[in-house]
This record gives sequence, structure tokens and C-alpha cells, in this order.
Amino acid sequence: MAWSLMEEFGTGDPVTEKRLRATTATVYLGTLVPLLARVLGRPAYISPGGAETSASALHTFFLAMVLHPEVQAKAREELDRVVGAHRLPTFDDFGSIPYIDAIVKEVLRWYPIVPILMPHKLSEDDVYDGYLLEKGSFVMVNIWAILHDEQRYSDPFAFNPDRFIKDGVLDPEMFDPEEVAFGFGRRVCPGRHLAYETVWIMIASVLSCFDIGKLKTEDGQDMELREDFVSSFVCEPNPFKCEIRPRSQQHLELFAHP
Ligand code: HEM
Repeated sequence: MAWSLMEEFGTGDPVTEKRLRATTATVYLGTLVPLLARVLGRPAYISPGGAETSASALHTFFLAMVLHPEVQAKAREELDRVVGAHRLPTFDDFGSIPYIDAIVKEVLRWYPIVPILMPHKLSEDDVYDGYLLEKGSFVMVNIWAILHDEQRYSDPFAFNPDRFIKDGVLDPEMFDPEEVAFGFGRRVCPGRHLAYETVWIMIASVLSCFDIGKLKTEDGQDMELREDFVSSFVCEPNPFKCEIRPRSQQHLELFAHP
């Protein structure tokens, strides 16, 4: 990909070409490698710049859907009504299926992918809430605490996309997890829009075509599943098994040949 980009946009300038190569590698490491690793069942390890993150968000989404069939039902009602059964959702549907946005926001909030931001070194003295923070100090932002603050979100440990919806649309008064889940300021995640849109289109497409549910035990009971997350720099569920069933033959064909 980097080579064809350079053929098309390359100027022969080594600095530009180095940037093109680095940008392509970042996108590759940030999205494709972790997604492929999930599909192949292989581990993918963090590299600087957001590797794992989009795949971790999708992993969290699948767990949330297994645990909350009522959320799937609501999303499907919206998708069937707005998108219909004859095509997959596209970015043209952006703004028309707010419950899908609410699910993406709740995935980012419920178990934030990067719960504690990496340390940032202050380049000058700063004052926060009456405290002097001296130049050279390291500051680490607790995203988990911000996104589980009861003042902002009632019942913060529950997975509840409805908290972002008011009168059938996204509630502009509700604090948007996107404001903090991708960091802040000069070092804010440069992949945040790509990440949001990747997760959004995947969630919309998967929910259009598949039911996600618990596996059955041999005697026909639902297998128990818990909120069991990896405790590390990037937060995501420990591996779990679930059933992903096409809603119908027509939905399966739609997903396979959009
Ligand atoms: C749901 C998905 C993602 C989340 C939650 C996420 C979150 C973050 C966070 C919290 C940071 C640190 C910001 C800070 O230090 O203040 C960061 C940095 C970064 N992210 Fe992402 N990220 C995601 C996806 C991506 C993707 C898809 C890419 C690339 C295509 C990417 C590229 C980067 C890079 C290059 C940095 C380092 C920026 C810098 O230090 O200047 N991220 N991300």
C-alpha cells in the first residue's frame, strides 16, 4: 500500500516519502493487524500509536451484545426501519441511526479502551484546581474515573446506550465519551475519526445481519458469561465464546456479497 501511495503522491522528497511510509504503517498497525489477529485467533501486541484499540472496542461490543440481547433488539428495530433488509448500512446512514452511535459511545465509556492515559511531561508550570504542577512533572489522566463518574452518568457500571438518547435522538446534553476516550490536546489520538467510523460501520453491519448470543451447554442451558476484562494498558475482554448466527439466509448473503 505504501508503495502505490508513493507512486501516486510521492514527490521524490525523502521527508515526504518517510512520512507516507510511517502514516501507512500507523494505519496498518492501528487497525488491520489487530483485526486480523482476532479473526485468526492469534494475539496482537501493542505498538506505539493505538494498535489493538479498534479491535478491542469491537471485542467489548461483542461481549456487551451477548450480555444485553435487549440492546440488540432495539438496534435491530432501528436498522430494519431505517436501512431495511436489502442492503448493508453505509456512511450515508450516519445521523439516521442514532442508537448505533449510542452503542459506540457506550462501548467507549463502559470499559474505556485506554483507561489510564500514558504519562505526559509538563513543559511548563501549570495550576490545576488550586494545585501547582511543576514543569517536568508527569501527568496521567484517569479516563476510567471520568467515564464512571456518577455525576455524569447514572448507574455508571451498567451497559446502557439509552443514556445517550433523548426523544429518539442523541442527547446533546450528555457528556460524550469521545471527548476523553481518545486523549486530549496535542497528543490526542490522530486515528480517532477513523477509529470511530470503523467501529460504527462494523457494529451497524454486524447487527443488521447477525444475532449474537450465549452458547448452549450440552443440556441446553445458556452458558454463563461474566464481565471479565484484561487488566493492562489496553482494556478488553478476556477471550470468551459466543454464538454469532445469521438472522436469515438473505442476511447471510447480504453480508457475504454486499
Ligand atoms: C477505539 C480506537 C482507539 C482508541 C480508544 C484510541 C485511543 C488513543 C489514546 C487514548 C491515545 C493517547 C492520547 C494521549 O496520549 O493523550 C492514542 C494515541 C494514538 N493513537 Fe489512538 N486510539 C484508537 C485508534 C487508533 C487508530 C485506528 C489509529 C491509527 C490509525 C491510532 C493512532 C494513534 C497514534 C499514532 C497515537 C499517538 C499520538 C501521539 O502520541 O502524538 N489510534 N490513541
